[in-house]
Amino acid sequence: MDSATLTVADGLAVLTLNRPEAANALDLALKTALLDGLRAIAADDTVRAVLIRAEGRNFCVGQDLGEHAHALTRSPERAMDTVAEHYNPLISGIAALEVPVVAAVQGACVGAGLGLALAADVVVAAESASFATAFTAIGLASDSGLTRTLVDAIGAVRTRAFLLLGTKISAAQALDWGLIAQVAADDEAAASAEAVARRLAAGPTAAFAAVKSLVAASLPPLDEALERERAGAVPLAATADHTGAVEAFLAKRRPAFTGR
Ligand SMILES: CCCCCCCCCCCCC/C=C/C(=O)SCCNC(=O)CCNC(=O)[C@H](O)C(C)(C)COP(=O)(O)OP(=O)(O)OC[C@H]1O[C@@H](n2cnc3c(N)ncnc32)[C@H](O)[C@@H]1OP(=O)(O)O
Repeated sequence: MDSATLTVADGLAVLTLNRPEAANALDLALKTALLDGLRAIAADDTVRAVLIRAEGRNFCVGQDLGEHAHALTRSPERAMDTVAEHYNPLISGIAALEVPVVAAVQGACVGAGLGLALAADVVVAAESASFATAFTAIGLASDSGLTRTLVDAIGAVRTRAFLLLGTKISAAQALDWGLIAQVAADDEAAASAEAVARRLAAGPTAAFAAVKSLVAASLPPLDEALERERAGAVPLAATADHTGAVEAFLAKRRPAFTGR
């Protein structure tokens, strides 16, 4: 079964995370399939809008921690190569699309899954969806531009608390914070998101491209290398707090942080 699927029809590209049995946790196969799908979208000039959606109860629970634990045992430094190899290219690739991108979110939208959803221009969430950063709970900081995305959307005060406290917020809270654009009843959300995407696919594509360019130009440029340096993603991956928290999660017990 493909970890992600892509369909293109009537100007709408639908990129689907298809690993519902693992809550769409991002393993190498899913990250690679998402990147392949994004490259196909970017190369298809018939695409006038994109819908990113997910099969199953949960949109995406972030990096697959089972795979990550295995990578950590080999090399903590190399374990975070996935940020440069997958996360950054996917986020910057989505941001570089000139056509509008809609994300349909249900269930848990966590960690890199939150980054993926917020890379879209319009997020439509089911009312029972929840949003969390999760990074500090496993001894990491956010990366791949997500810190900047959060500060731009909800401000530095809320971003700091959202990241430090690892708060899980509801779709209604996310809407109230200005993190997402729409909330729909659980049984209507998927159709609502698709309707928004289809409306955009039938709209003034050149005007939409100009809007996206103007909004992007209104934000200070993001230096991903600087973010990784500041966030210390690679040194964080080598801390006992990080490796211990990942082991604790997989063993379904609470982590004990020592600050090292
Ligand atoms: C290509 C990506 C593009 C976007 C990139 C954007 C950039 C973002 C920044 C990048 C930063 C650097 C890289 C790091 C990325 C990360 O994502 S780090 C964070 C990783 N995720 C987590 O830590 C979340 C862990 N999971 C949870 O906190 C909870 O499971 C939940 C999501 C809040 C749901 O809780 P609940 O509803 O109680 O369900 P659970 O029982 O906890 O889980 C159900 C089953 O799913 C399994 N599972 C959940 N999350 C993961 C996971 N991340 N990896 C592997 N498996 C997971 C969980 O173990 C349960 O399994 P079973 O026991 O078998 O049912």
